[in-house]
Amino acid sequence: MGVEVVVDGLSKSFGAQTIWRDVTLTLPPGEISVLLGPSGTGKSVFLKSLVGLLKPESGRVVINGVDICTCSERKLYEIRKLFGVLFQDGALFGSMNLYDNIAFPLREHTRKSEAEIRNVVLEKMEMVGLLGAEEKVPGEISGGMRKRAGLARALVLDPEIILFDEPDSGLDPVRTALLNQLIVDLNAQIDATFLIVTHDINTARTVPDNIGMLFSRNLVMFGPREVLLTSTEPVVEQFLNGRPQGPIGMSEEKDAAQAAAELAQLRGADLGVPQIMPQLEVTPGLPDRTAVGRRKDRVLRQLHTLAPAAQQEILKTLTPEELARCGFAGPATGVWPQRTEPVQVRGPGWPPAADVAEVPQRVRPSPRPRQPEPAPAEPPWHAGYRPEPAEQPRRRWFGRKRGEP
Ligand SMILES: Nc1ncnc2c1ncn2[C@@H]1O[C@H](COP(=O)(O)OP(=O)(O)OP(=O)(O)O)[C@@H](O)[C@H]1O
Repeated sequence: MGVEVVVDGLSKSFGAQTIWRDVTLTLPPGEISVLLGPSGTGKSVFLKSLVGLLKPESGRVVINGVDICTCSERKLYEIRKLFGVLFQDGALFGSMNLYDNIAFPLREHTRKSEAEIRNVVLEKMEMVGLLGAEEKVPGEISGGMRKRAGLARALVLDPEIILFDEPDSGLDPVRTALLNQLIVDLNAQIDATFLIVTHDINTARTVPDNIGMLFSRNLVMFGPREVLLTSTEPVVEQFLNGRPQGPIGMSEEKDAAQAAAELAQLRGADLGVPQIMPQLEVTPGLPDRTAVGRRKDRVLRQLHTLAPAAQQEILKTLTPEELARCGFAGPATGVWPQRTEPVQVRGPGWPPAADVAEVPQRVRPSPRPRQPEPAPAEPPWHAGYRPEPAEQPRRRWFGRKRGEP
């Protein structure tokens, strides 16, 4: 299984330019997470900080109990071996054929014989669908093939964490969809922790288990996909819908008054109900993603801390048996799902105890909050949400309390 990556209070500047500050999130082991953000918000800087190529001024990145921001060079070298990185252009050596490109890390970092290297290289080339292209050089293959070759090279040292820097850049929509399927299939096969930086909304909507977003030098949100895909946080909503209206402008932030006027206008328009697209499933014949089960347990433990819309979407992914174990009935009389008894997400028996750490829900107020808006009956979760203790009465998002008329 992949390893957990804990990022705690991380801040990075270049001289007087703050890139981001106080970024806190946990990449759960074996899960796929996506990091979004407008251009220049420091996504690549974040990836480089995770592998120790850049040194943040403050905060920690803890992997296998080692804080890579403060550890020795020797420890850092060891931790780096856990990583595979797919760079934007594949970062292949133009003068080498694909076989030698993919064999390169094995020849550099291991003492394997050429026969062993051949087995590994061909295995990884098969995983990414490149068998037969060993003799080709990067200049004579398509961008999609170059990405897959870069991915095969990232896999040869059996990484436990894989970072993808805009894997879809420069690819057409079909090749992007094929690469996305490959990423999900790979995750099922190797169960490593994946972090993907992308601008592609379709990728963000269909591939990850978790989504984070950087904007205005802050991590705006990080959490389960259902949370961000149903979020009404203006920055997140604007980005995930690819709308010009909202706080994100051409050179990062818009004038506050302009953003507020645009959002007010939008509220009057009929935009329809945003639908959550189903997450990509593994290609039939391959093993299931074991991260899916772990994630379900983890997210159910957090369920009561999430926004109502996100809760609804998560409950829709449960089987009738899982719903019943959580105290919900399946589709019945129009309102779905219906609570039959108080949710026991932290109660005995369900979800089963797991050794998976919770993903902290660090949520910041928007730099350009939507305003003015009538006070909702329930405060929106993103505006200062604090998890309530499990024993307190729960909010009633799913209908009446048992016994009530
Ligand atoms: N080594 C460096 N020295 C100084 N400034 C840097 C360095 N690396 C990155 N930056 C600056 O950090 C900021 C964020 O860059 P970064 O490439 O991480 O953004 P990004 O979100 O990945 O952008 P894009 O989506 O366009 O790839 C930019 O202003 C960039 O100029």
